Amino acid sequence: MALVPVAEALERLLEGAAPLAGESVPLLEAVDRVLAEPVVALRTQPPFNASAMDGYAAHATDVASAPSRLSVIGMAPAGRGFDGTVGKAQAVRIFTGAPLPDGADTIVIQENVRDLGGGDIEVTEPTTEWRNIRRIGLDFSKGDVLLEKGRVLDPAALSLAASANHPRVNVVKRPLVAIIATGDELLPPGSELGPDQIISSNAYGVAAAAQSVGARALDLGIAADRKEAIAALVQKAVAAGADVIVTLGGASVGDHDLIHDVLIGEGMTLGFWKIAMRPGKPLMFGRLGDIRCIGLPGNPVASLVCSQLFLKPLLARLGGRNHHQDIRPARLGAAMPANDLRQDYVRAVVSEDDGALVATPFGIQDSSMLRMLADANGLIVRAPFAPAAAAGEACSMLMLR
Ligand SMILES: Nc1nc2c(c(=O)[nH]1)N[C@H]1C(S)=C(S)[C@@H](COP(=O)(O)OP(=O)(O)OC[C@H]3O[C@@H](n4cnc5c(N)ncnc54)[C@H](O)[C@@H]3O)O[C@H]1N2
Ligand code: MOO
Repeated sequence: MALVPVAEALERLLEGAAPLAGESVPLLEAVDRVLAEPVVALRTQPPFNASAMDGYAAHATDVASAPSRLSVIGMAPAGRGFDGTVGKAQAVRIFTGAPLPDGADTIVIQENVRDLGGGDIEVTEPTTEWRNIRRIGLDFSKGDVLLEKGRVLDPAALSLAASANHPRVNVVKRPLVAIIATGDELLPPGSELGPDQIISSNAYGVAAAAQSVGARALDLGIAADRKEAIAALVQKAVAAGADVIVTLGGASVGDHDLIHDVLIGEGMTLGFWKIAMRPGKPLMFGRLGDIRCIGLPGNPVASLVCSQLFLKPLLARLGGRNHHQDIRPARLGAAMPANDLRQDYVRAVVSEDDGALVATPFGIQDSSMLRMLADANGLIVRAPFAPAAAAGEACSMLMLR
């Protein structure tokens, strides 16, 4: 079977993927969630002309010049307006946030007032009409669309939704990705290892990649290299309501690479299997009903590079989020050989030199070497059949951090 080009694989994997249904959540649980519908103002803010300062509500004509003398006829703290009317040469003591009393059309700040005793004040600075007043609806009016569908709820958005009188918001469900590791040689971190065993590491990075785009990760543990053991965990993933099932390992062509047969046995329709990419050639994709299945290669670096390129965009799409890879132009810090038919993602260290990015690839690129992936801050993307390139030539970087 011909290897599927990377761009085509991504396109096929994203085909028909749309944001999941909405769910209502309380505001305190909504941070970083994605709105499934617009937030419309249920009220007008401020709902009245409000004082923006502590001072005195008065007639602008009385305080157009200074000094001027006013008699204080009442008080208006926030939450309790003055229910009379301010007449000529009168004022009402007012505090920030209180409704402007009838008759008044300006606020003199208290710093510009002298207490004359006996309920009278002297205004020491002229104050113009509508000074220090927040007009009704200054922030928003009932019925305004305040936040668009698809908006990620950050602190300002959440306070705005609250101010608009929404105790809850309707947000896109977070996609659930179930992760199944496979392999007789694997034990979880913290285990006493036998002579032929290694630690199962991939699930942790894959879960982190999923969570970084707002998805929930369910680690179903490690299945032995037996069809029934893998099938049991696939069934568990289905029962848990997974939107995406990710299997780790067992995707290649060896006698113990059982993922394809098990998933087909469970009813998966194969989308594609094996792509023109290094690392990540054995990547598999299919649909099990509404569930998308991604068979990630077992080699740790292949698992994580494929998570970056395929799993994250899929989960972002299902979660209603925008996602784009951070690809930047750079110059090679070392020569690179000609490439073969697989698009290559080469671990590299990118540094800045005189305002330009310089990407220096690591010498060994074995896809089992996690330490080098953690040390790399980007991947040099080499197109299929790219000719040999000398140090200093232009290249394309996929930034990882
Ligand atoms: N004859 C061929 N052999 C291989 C091919 C090929 O085309 N022809 N492809 C190679 C490529 S490329 C890759 S990548 C690997 C991946 O194959 P699998 O997906 O079947 O992975 P496994 O064989 O199960 O494991 C590979 C390697 O990774 C380790 N592993 C697996 N799972 C985990 C995990 N959860 N955490 C840490 N390490 C894991 C496993 O122990 C193996 O060392 O196949 C090549 N072979
Ligand atoms: O995916 Mo494999 O890592 O290309 O060696």
